[in-house]
Amino acid sequence: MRARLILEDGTECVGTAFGKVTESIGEVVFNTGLTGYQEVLSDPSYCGQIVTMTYPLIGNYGINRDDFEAVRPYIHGFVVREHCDTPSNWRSTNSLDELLQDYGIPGIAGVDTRMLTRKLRYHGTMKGMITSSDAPLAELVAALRSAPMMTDQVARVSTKNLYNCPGTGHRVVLVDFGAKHGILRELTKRDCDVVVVPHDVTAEEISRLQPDGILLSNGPGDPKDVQHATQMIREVLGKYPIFGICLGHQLFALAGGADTTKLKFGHWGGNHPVKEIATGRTYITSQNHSYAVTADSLANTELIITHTALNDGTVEGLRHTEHPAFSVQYHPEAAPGPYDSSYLFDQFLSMMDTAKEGRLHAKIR
Ligand SMILES: NC(=O)CC[C@H](N)C(=O)O
Repeated sequence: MRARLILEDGTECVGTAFGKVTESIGEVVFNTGLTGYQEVLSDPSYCGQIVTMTYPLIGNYGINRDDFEAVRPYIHGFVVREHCDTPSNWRSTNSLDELLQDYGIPGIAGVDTRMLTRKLRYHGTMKGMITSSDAPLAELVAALRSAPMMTDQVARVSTKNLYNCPGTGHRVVLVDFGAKHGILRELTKRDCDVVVVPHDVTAEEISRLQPDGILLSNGPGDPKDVQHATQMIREVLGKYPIFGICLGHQLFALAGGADTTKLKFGHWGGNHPVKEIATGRTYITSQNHSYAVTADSLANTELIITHTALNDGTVEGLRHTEHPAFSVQYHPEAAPGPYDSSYLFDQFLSMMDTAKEGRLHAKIR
């Protein structure tokens, strides 16, 4: 069946429908990963977005039980050059087409994804629509232009209730703004006792859980749509070690008095080089974000830049000068992507060790 991808600038790509045949609107973003389509489409950070993969063959190793980054995908559409519907991999349990059908997500294949990505890089991120309608292009573009964009993605993807992934080590409160399973895997691998809490948790509710540290997760949308979280972060800062990842990093920055801005076309892929200022070392990182912390806004704050992007110089990591708290714009849990930065979870654990020792000494004295 024929499907159309329409962009708000009037661009039209005609292709073949796969997944659920339905109409859907979202912000169109690209991902340059050569593999990892299952992790990308199940990462809640993409809620409300239509994702196009730049790698030309997608679906060839199927979908498996273990590589999900959330219990369900929240993307609004999937755009590929060539869709492979005969997956071949011993781990595969179903096909990409079946997954998208199960969750009501439209896919379109046969699109010149290289042209599409160049357009998005040149003009900036745009709204888009996947449809099988035969309506005139001008009509669809007008409908697309006037369609409102989502602002409540975090509330949609965050857990509604608190839950525990028990461990015998440090108790970490993971604030779920759309947390990837990769973060849980990294914490539980280090034996943490993880309590996952909803995005609108208060500082008082967190204190009742007696955490050793707080992890602010990744998540979808504009960090400025999550105002309640910045208030909570201000109240817990200095009381517990804090580690922020991606949206969590942006919220940590906003709470510290800095500002965020939307990038022209964002960072989307598994090979973004990031420089750690203290050591001069370069790490290859997994990234998917539209927004970034503005460097100038850090001037009168207690936050300093620890990492920068080598491609465009944007802020990639922050540290608080007074309190044990730090954050990164990229994904140290990878999934998909390189594991170069998993040491940051070890740093978070050391921070919790030090804070715990301090509390013990204070008690003894
Ligand atoms: N992966 C993320 O957490 C993304 C953060 C935020 N939604 C952005 O696009 O910048």
